Amino acid sequence: MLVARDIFNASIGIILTNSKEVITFCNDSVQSVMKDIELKHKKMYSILPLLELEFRIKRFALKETCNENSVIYVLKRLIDDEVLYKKILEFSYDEICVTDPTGISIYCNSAFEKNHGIKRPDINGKNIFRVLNQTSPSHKAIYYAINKKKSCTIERETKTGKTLITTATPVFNNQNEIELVIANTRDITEIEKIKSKLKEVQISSEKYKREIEVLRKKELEIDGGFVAISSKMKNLLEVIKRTVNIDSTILIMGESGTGKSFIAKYIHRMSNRSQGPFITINCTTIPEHLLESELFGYASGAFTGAKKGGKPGLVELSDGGTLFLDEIGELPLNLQSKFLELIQERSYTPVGGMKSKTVDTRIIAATNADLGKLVKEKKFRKDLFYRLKVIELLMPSLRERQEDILPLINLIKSKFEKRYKLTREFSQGSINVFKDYDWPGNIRELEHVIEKLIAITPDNIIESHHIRELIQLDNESVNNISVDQLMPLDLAIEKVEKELILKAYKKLGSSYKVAEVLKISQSRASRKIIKYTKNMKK
Ligand SMILES: Nc1ncnc2c1ncn2[C@@H]1O[C@H](COP(=O)(O)OP(=O)(O)OP(=O)(O)O)[C@@H](O)[C@H]1O
Repeated sequence: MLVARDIFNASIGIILTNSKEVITFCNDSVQSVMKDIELKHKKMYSILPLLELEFRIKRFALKETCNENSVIYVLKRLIDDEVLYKKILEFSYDEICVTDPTGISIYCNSAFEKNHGIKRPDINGKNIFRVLNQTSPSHKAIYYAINKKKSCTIERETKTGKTLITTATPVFNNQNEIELVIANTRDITEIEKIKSKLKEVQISSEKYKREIEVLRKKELEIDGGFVAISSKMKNLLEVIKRTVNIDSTILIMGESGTGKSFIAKYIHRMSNRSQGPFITINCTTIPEHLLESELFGYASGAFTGAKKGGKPGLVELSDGGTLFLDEIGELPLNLQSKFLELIQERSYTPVGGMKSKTVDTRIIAATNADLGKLVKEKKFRKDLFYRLKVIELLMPSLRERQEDILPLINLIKSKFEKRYKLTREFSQGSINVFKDYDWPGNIRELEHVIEKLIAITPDNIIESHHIRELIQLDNESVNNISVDQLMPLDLAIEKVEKELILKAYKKLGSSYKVAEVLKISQSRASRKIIKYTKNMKK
C-alpha cells in the first residue's frame, strides 16, 4: 500500500498518469534523472524506455482508490552496475527479448521496437506468442527453444523486406527447468545484400572467364581448315610436327600474306601449351616510346602517371603459353638486348623495376624482312638473330604452292558465302586466271579478291573477266596509285555502291530483282536506284 512517506522519499520516483496514461505528476527524483525533458503532459509509454534504464518500475492501477482510472508508477533507482547493464542491453545493435518459460515478455530493448514496429508497453508483461506474428523469427525461435529445451536459430525475411536471424537460448535453474529464454536477433539485411552482390560479381566474373575462353578459342580458330597439299607445305608441316612441343624459339619468315601468323597460331594450338594464352605483339603497331612498357610492364612509380602497383606487360601475360612477336625486324635496337635476355634466361626487368622476373613462355617470331641484311646493316643484333632462328620456317609464296590454290579458293569461297549468305560458282576460265596470276599479296590478296567477287558480282557464275577487272584494278591501286588518288573512305564506298547498283539495275531492269540479288530491301534498292540514275540523267 502506498503511503505519503513513499511519495516524498527522494530515492523513490513517483509518476501519476490519468486514464489516458498522460503524466499528471512526477516528483523531483524522476525529473532530476530526466534532466531537460519536461515529463508533465507527456504520454507515459513514450518516456518509459528511457526511465527503464535508470529505474525498476512498478505500475499500480488506482481504479479503486480514485474516481478516475489513473495509474501510479513507483520507480526504484537501480544501483550503478544495473544501470550499466541495462544501457548495454538497451543500446545493443542486436534485438534482445527475454521471456519466461511460458513466453511472457520480461524485457525487450529498443532494437526490438525497431524490428517489429511494436512499442514496449504493448508487449511487456504480455505473451509474445500472442503479440508477435507467427512468422516472425523471434516467435519461432523462442517457441522451439522452450519446446525443445535447446538453442535454436531461425532466419526469416519480414514483411518490411528485412532479413532477420534470431537465436533463442533457454537458461536453466538448478532443477534443470527453464527459467528464462533469451532471444537475440540481428538484422542481416545489409549482409544479405552484400552476399547477393558478391554472388552477382562471382557469376559475372565466371561469365567473363567463359567469354575470354571463347574469345581465345576464336582468336586461335583456323577458319575452315588448314590447306597444305603442296610438297613445300607438307615439308613445313613435318618440321612443325617434330618441333611443336620443344620450347626452342621459332623464326617464321616469308612474304607478306603467306600465313606466318596463321602458322604461329597453329603451332600454339598443336602444342602442349594450347590451354595457355597466345599473346601477339606486333612490333610496328605499338609506338616506340610505349613499346618497352607495353612489352615488359612497369614497376610502381616507374614514371609520372604510372599506375599504382605497376602494370604487367604482354610478356608476363604470355606466361604458360606462347609469345608471338610479329614483324620482329621492326624491333628498336635498344629493346633487342632486352629480348635477347628474355630468350636466353626467360627473365626480364620491368621498366623502373629493381628485381628481374621470370616467365615460362615459348617465343615465336615472324618477319617478312631480310633479317640477315638488317644484321649486315647493323640494324638488327647478330646474337639475337641467331637466338631467334633455332627453328627456321620459310613460308612459301602462293606462286610456289600451285597445288594449294584450288583448295584455298574453295575454302575462302565457302567462308565468304557463309558470311554474305550468297552462293557463287567459279567458271573454269576464272580458275585458270587464279592459277596464272602471280599473287604478290599471297593468300591475303587471294582472300580480298574472292571476298570482293562474292560481294559485288551480281551473277551466280563468276567469270574470268570479273577477276581480271579486279586484279587489274588492285594492281593499279597497289602499284601505280599516287597519294592524290587516295580518297575519303565514305566517298570510295559510295563509288563502289553506285557502280554495283547501276550494273545490277542495267542487267536486271527492276528494283525488285536488284533487291533480291543484292540482298537488300526493295525500298532501299529503289531509293538507291533513284539516287544514282537521277545523277546520270542530268
Ligand atoms: N594454310 C592456310 N590455310 C588456310 N588459310 C590460310 C593458310 N595460311 C594463311 N591463311 C590465311 O591467309 C591470311 C593471311 O595470313 P597471315 O595473316 O597469317 O599472313 P602473314 O604472313 O602473317 O601476313 P603479314 O606478313 O602481312 O603479317 C589469313 O586470313 C589466314 O587465315
